[in-house]
Amino acid sequence: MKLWGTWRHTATSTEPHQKPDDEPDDRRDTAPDDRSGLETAYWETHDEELLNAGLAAIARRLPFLVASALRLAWQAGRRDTAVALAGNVLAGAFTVYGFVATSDVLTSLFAGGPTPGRVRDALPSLALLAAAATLRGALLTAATWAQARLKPQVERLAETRLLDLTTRVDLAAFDDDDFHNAMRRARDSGVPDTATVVETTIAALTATVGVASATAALGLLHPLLMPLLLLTALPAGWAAVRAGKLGYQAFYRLSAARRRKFMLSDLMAERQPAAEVRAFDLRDFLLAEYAKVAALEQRVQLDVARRRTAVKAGGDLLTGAATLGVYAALAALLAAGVIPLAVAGTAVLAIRTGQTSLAGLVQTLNRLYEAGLYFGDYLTFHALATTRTTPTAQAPTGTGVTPAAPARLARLTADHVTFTYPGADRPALREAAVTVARGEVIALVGENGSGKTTLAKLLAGLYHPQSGAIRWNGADITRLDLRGLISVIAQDHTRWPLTVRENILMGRPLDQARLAEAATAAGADEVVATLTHGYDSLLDRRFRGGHDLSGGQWQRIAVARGFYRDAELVIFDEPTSALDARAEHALFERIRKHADGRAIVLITHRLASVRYADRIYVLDHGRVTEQGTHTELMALGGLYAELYGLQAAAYRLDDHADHPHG
Ligand SMILES: Nc1ncnc2c1ncn2[C@@H]1O[C@H](COP(=O)(O)OP(=O)(O)OP(=O)(O)O)[C@@H](O)[C@H]1O
Repeated sequence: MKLWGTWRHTATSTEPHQKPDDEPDDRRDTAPDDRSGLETAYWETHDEELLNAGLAAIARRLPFLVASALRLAWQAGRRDTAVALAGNVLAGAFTVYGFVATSDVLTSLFAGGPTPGRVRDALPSLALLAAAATLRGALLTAATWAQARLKPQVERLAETRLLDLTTRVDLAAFDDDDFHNAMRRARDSGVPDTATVVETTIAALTATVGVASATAALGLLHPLLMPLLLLTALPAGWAAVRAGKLGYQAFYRLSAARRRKFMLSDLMAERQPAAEVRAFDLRDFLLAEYAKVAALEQRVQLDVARRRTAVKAGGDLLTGAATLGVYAALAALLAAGVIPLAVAGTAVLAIRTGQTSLAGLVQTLNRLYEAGLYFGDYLTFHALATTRTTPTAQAPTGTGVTPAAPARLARLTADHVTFTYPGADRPALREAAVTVARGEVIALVGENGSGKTTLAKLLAGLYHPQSGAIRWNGADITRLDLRGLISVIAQDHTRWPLTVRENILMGRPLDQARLAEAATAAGADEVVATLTHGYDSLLDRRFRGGHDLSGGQWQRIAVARGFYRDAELVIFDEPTSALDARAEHALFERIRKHADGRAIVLITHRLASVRYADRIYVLDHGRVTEQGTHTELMALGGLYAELYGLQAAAYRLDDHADHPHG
């Protein structure tokens, strides 16, 4: 359920104001807030149902979280996990022994007879007490050292697993807001808190052992003292859990706002948008937008701080009262002669130790609970991302699914594919059918937004159709492992902040002859010749000695990247949009030659360049409305003929303007 005006009234409260289902939407336009009537921004909304369900589920999932954390720790470092756990537990055993020995010492000291004799009698117990304390100290040191070693190992494993998933999920996941929020939470807090969960799980076990030792010691002294000690833990425990929950709720509610804040801060601090920020004088606008999100974040955080302080104060007050009760009970037992003075003395020690351990336990449980909420996000993202990986992409990491190795491409077919982007209300492609055979060049043409890039991404297996299929020699590509067999030169190709060579190789092994061939085919060799360090030039101005290229130069590098891969299917999505006329002409020639032994899909608005394609498919509002050779389509007199005529006319007009008498 999306919320309406989530923080509209948050000057005093973070309680969400929910829009009743029957309330007309126009209330949005009349709401009196500091954004003067703007409707609630997307970054202010969140899924309240999910939040509450998540919290309840997480509270129940604490044992599961602990088990997951310990499993992760075990996988990250077996020896360190074992030493940390065993060291803490054994140290606890020595604590109990210490109490028993203390009681013996006190009993000897409080016994009748001359003092030197009493001290002599107490000596063996004192020696044992000292030995127990030394051993306990040694064990704790070993455990602490192991824990410290474990932390970076766990962090590394958690982050590696996260990045393994973010690079493996379906491309469509990146169009999904919920996925982004889940990923942001997992990256921001999930990963760092994974180590905290492991650390606090061990600390909680240690504190539990400490409390159990003190409780056991008290139980040995007198059974009544045991429940009294536990009573003092309740208020602090309640306060800790409540405070943790408040903090997490705020974090959850702010996850979309934080993403917007990071995005705005990048726009103001990164190099790429810096020119437009200045050219369009965007400074005030961006700062104002940033201020809105930052104000919301601050408001929510201050509110949480206030509520957490109140909860903690209440918890402290109740703990004080409970402690008073415990000492009163102890005094009553002593006065009634139920317990002797020596036992009462040890009991005071055990109560104090028990309380310290209890306070530690409550504190660690609180941290565990709180970190567990964020770690829960990490696990949730893990589960979510795993469901969003394609069968092909999942295969390498032990899912048991082994995709078939495909035969050499004879024919690639889009078999009546329909595709709707996540969250979109209408399909970007409807029943689209195209075919490209080895040795052929096909062209996809059509107006802006007609679905050409979407179809290309489906052909490359980057998106999967909701109906229909992409077939490689007749087999559905979702069952094939096509890695390395398809090359895509994307319209919005990435300007990788790497060297020229790395930009072209893209992780492939170096083959000098092929590199030179690919660079020449794309015209990138001319770009390299202008750079001082040639192929070793770093294409990132943010680092010393880094270069930047012009749009057309970048495009040549991107095209060379496509040529370098020995792919069977090559998709060029507007490869010449930034090229000058000479480079464009040369590139189309090379693309035609490159089709030898390969299948080529070419998307372009330069219709003069697709005249020689083996087949041209015309897309219109997601449908393939025309197909055929240039001559056939011109004869058809449809959309293609119209668009071609318009472009040709534009050139003729220019011709006339330039040469009125020519
Ligand atoms: N990631 C996305 N999420 C939602 N809708 C999208 C996404 N990408 C594209 N669209 C929509 O899908 C439709 C087809 O877009 P597509 O990029 O395939 O068009 P195109 O023919 O390549 O256009 P152009 O000639 O401008 O490059 C458009 O309506 C576009 O707005």
